[in-house]
Amino acid sequence: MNEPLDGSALSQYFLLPTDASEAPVTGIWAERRRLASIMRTVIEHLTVADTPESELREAADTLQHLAAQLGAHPRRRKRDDIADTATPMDKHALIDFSPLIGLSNPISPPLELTLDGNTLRGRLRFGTAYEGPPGCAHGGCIAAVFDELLGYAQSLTSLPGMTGTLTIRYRVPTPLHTELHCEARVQRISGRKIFCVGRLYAGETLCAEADGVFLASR
Ligand SMILES: CCCCCCCCCCCCCCCC(=O)SCCNC(=O)CCNC(=O)[C@H](O)C(C)(C)COP(=O)(O)OP(=O)(O)OC[C@H]1O[C@@H](n2cnc3c(N)ncnc32)[C@H](O)[C@@H]1OP(=O)(O)O
Repeated sequence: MNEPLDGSALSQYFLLPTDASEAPVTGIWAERRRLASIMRTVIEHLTVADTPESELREAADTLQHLAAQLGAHPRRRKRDDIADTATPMDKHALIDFSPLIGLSNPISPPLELTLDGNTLRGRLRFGTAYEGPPGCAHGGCIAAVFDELLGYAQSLTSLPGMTGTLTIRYRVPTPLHTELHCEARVQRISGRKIFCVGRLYAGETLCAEADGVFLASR
C-alpha cells in the first residue's frame, strides 16, 4: 500500500471510460435527481435542526402523503432505466440508483467518480446522517465508499466481479462536513482474483486505506 497509485503497467486491463456523460440530464431523470437531492437536504435538516414538534409533525404528514402518492405507481423494470436515460456508454445511466454514487438515490452522499489514467478518483462529503463517533464519519459508511470505489475500479477491467474480501485500515477519524477525496486502482489480477487498493483523504491527511479482492464470475 505504500507505492503511489499510478498503476501505469495495468492500462491493458481498462476497457471502458468511466467519466459520466456531461450531457445534461432532462425530463424524468432530472426530476428523480432533483427529488433525491431535496431528500438529502431533508435528511440533513432532520439530523441537525432543532425543529419544533409541530413542524416535525407537519413535515411527517406531508411526506406521508407524498409516500402514498409515489407508491401508487407500478414498479419500473430495470431495463427501462437504461433505455430511458442515455446512451449505452453513459455508465451513470446504469448506476443512477447506486447507494454510493447514485444521483437519483437520496441515501448516496453522493460519491463523484472520475477516471484519471488508471486511477479512479472520487470526491464526497459526509453529512450528519453518516456520523459514527461525534463529528466523524461512521466506519461502516467509509467501508461502503471503499467497496464502491474499488468495486467500480475493478468493474473497468475485462473481468469484473464481486467483492470477496475488503480490508480497511482506519488511520485517523474522518471528519463530517468536509470535502474528502479518494482514489483506487487495480493492483494486479491473478486468475479470477482482482486485487485493488484505495485511499481516502481529508485534504492532505490520509484517513483510511483499503485492500480489496474481487472475484470475477466463472
Ligand atoms: C457497460 C456496462 C458497465 C457496467 C458497469 C457497472 C459499474 C458498477 C460498479 C459498481 C461497483 C459496485 C461494487 C459493489 C460490489 C459489491 O458489493 S458485491 C456484493 C458483496 N459481495 C458478495 O456478496 C459476494 C458473496 N460471495 C460470493 O458470491 C462468493 O463467495 C465469491 C466471492 C463469488 C467467491 O465464490 P467462488 O467463485 O465459489 O470462489 P471459489 O471458486 O471457492 O474460489 C476461487 C478463488 O477465490 C478465492 N476466494 C474465494 N472467496 C474469497 C473471498 N471471499 N475473498 C478472497 N478470496 C476468495 C479462493 O480461495 C480461490 O482461490 P484459489 O484457490 O483459486 O487461489
